[in-house]
Amino acid sequence: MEVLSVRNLGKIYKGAVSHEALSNINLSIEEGDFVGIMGPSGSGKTTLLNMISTIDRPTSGDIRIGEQDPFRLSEEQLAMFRRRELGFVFQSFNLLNTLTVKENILLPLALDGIALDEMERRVQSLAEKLDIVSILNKRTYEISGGQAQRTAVARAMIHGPKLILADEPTGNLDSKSARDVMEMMDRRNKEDQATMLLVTHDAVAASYCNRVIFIKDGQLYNEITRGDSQPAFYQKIINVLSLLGGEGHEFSPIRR
Ligand SMILES: Nc1ncnc2c1ncn2[C@@H]1O[C@H](COP(=O)(O)OP(=O)(O)OP(=O)(O)O)[C@@H](O)[C@H]1O
Repeated sequence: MEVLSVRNLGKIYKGAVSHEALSNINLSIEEGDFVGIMGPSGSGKTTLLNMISTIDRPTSGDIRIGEQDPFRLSEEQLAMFRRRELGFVFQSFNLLNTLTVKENILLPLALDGIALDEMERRVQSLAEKLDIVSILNKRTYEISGGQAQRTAVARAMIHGPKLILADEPTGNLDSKSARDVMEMMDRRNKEDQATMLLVTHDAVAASYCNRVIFIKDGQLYNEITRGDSQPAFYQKIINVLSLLGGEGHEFSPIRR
């Protein structure tokens, strides 16, 4: 089943000098897909993610998430759509530091009047899968970056969204924590069929995806799919990045 369809998408930022950030982007994501988006700085990745997240509107073309064209919804319906159908993971975790880990994870359910025992069941199950059971009652300033991002992944998944969107999920993590987070996202994708789209500069993180789509100057440049071997896929990603150009430091084949 198709979860995301992007057709002939274009974005022009209007200003003193207008700028065409994206043109003619076509993209389809099926249920259970795990897709990475890579490209040099300024190529349009954030612009694309903002439109798929329904935070910004396209200038031309269509986006469908499930059966829905989110841009036909009223502001109120759109806010509800975003809360129920999408899950977000950010580079800077975006956890509320006045709440415990458990309370952060439960946030997306709290507004939906879900029974307490059902919330408890879901949080325990996800916490086990993401190896954060022992920190559920801690505050967010008492946990490590890797634990914070695994908490954010749990929060992004707890309501069973159609699509999980991640913006540089490993950008603030050391290499070991980054691998842990990506391994757990990979497992949630494989075992729970969670559909995920992530934007990353990190070739190691991208090598956990099933497909990586590259954009350059606002247009699709290339797409590669992972076979059985993650190391071989990583090497393929590095090869495309070297053809793609951009500054070497923008990508991180070797992480801290
Ligand atoms: N609000 C805006 N108004 C005008 N131009 C913008 C705006 N946002 C982004 N741009 C321009 O659109 C282009 C694409 O930007 P975008 O942020 O999507 O790139 P990116 O690939 O995410 O870059 P990075 O990897 O550095 O985050 C850039 O040339 C940028 O300067």
